[in-house]
Amino acid sequence: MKKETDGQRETVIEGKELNYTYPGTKTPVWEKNLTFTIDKGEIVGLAGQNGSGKSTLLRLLAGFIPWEINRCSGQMITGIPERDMACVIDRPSFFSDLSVRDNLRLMDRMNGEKGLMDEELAELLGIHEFDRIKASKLSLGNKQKLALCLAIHRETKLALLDEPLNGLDPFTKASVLSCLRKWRKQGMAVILTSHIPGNLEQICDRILYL
Ligand SMILES: Nc1ncnc2c1ncn2[C@@H]1O[C@H](COP(=O)(O)OP(=O)(O)OP(=O)(O)O)[C@@H](O)[C@H]1O
Repeated sequence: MKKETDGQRETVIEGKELNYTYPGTKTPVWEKNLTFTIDKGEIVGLAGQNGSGKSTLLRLLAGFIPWEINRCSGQMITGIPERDMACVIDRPSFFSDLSVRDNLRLMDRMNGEKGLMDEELAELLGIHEFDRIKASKLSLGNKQKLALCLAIHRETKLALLDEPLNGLDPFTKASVLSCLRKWRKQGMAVILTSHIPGNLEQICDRILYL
């Protein structure tokens, strides 16, 4: 793992000739190996048809898929520690039986004594309105909001977000987009997927097609 700086640009994560083959299958997920660089303060969209490998790429970058020599090819380079990477991939993850407030408190404690929760994000998404509700009882969109609040903290350097706008009403979607713009200004790099036409074009600096 190394960090690369190039004048003003600072590479957060890089893939070189990257590919993955799932257990039980013989062919790699992508036709061509992927080479890309994501810099600090960049929002990059992942686009492609169903099954093209968007979630797989996010799982690989997040380390959810173990790096096995016979399944993974190429190189993945990042200079940021795991704790500064936020992932909302596959199902939103939280403690279903705990209230929204207890989930938030627990995560804040797990982030260390400093308490790194982004209160501005929580306010913007209006998550405290549901403080007393069990996470399992939230609607899809509110689960998505809780997952974002739990994953992203004030020191996050790279956010990997699978369909973060999925299930959100237009008002909440606008709030999430405004958070993305705020984070970009603060130097966070974001990689996100979306199936909805126009979503990626609206917010992304670049789109990577799979
Ligand atoms: N656990 C798994 N085992 C074997 N094959 C898998 C597994 N998960 C995904 N795949 C296959 O890998 C390919 C890429 O899947 P992936 O979910 O990454 O695509 P995607 O672009 O995110 O799809 P979608 O747009 O439908 O969410 C598909 O052919 C899928 O069937």
